[in-house]
Amino acid sequence: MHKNAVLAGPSDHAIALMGVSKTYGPVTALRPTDLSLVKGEFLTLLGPSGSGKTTLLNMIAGATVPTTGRILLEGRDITYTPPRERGIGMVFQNYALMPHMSVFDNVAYPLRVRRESAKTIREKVTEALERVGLRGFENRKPRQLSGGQQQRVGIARCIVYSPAIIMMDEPLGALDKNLREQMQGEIKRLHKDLGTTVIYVTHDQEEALNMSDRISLMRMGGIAQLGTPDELYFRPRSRFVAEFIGESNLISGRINGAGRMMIAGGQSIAVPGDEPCEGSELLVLVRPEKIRICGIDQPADDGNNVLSGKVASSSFCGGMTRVTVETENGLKISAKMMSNRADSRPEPGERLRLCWSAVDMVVVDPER
Ligand SMILES: Nc1ncnc2c1ncn2[C@@H]1O[C@H](COP(=O)(O)OP(=O)(O)OP(=O)(O)O)[C@@H](O)[C@H]1O
Repeated sequence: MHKNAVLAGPSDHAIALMGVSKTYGPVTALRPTDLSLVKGEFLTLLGPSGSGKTTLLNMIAGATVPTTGRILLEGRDITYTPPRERGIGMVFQNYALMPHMSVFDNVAYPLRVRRESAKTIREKVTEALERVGLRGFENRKPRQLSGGQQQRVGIARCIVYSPAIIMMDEPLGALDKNLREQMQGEIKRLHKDLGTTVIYVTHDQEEALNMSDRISLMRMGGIAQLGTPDELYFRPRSRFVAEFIGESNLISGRINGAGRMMIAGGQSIAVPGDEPCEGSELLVLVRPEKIRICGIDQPADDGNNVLSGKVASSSFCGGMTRVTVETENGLKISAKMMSNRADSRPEPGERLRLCWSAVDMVVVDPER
């Protein structure tokens, strides 16, 4: 949790949604949802297209009226409060800057709407531009700025009036990878300095893992799992979460009398947890980086699960190489290893053994 986050009673939540839902005729955009953020928290809404992220964001912003439920902002019911009176700042993917206005006037706009004095406007705009590293750009027009600079103006225009909550809807979606990563760092630093509560929407799981205190992973109009990046990555509850976040090997099987899981081709592996019930069907996850690759003649290391097979593919990804091994029974399992030079990387067709420990596996729900 971010150091600025304050854990307190329900009325001290920055925002609390209670049973909030949205339907459009027969379409359910969001099922009844409870969600609360503590002050200073950075929460990311992550999920595939159509999972309900924008609907949720728009209801908090006031652009969409919920079908059921209540929304509290610092304990105050804002379910039907007009957007302007909510004190929530928005940053959009397309920047939404006014093209004919200078950088200064774009950033000053929310203060002018609030009828602040000329002196206050000058001071606050200067401070906001300073925070986003754009002092000296006051007189430029948006078209004279790069994409990253335009988004900094969008952020400055949002932070200039110190909103209680900042919502960012795919703010880095239009930027290339390097700039995206740089801006992620800048937004994180800004969040740390300002201590404002942030709700961030992205499709990008790496961005969500890197930036968030907690992630709400959305699926089909509901929350599939809400937790810290570590919880979602290392303890996914379901097949959907395991597959959406990171790379995964999912292995299914049935528990035998010795408490081991029988998998394809009559082989058995040790599973996590205490004495799973004989006969129960399980789906387990093991992340590729938890699997070690050993030569076929090498003694197995400390892993208590060992499967052998042939290399089906080997992809060099720079620092890491992904090796997919197919066992005799057609099970495909990927391992990630630190890269070696080309002449000592595993080659397709080579026989290898994969070893991993039962404690690195997680039982997941196959249905959700
Ligand atoms: N005005 C509307 N009328 C009917 N259905 C809608 C309306 N707005 C959204 N929906 C439906 O609600 C569901 C959730 O949409 P939403 O825009 O919240 O998804 P999203 O997760 O933000 O998707 P994306 O990542 O593509 O923006 C979708 O099935 C969508 O088609």
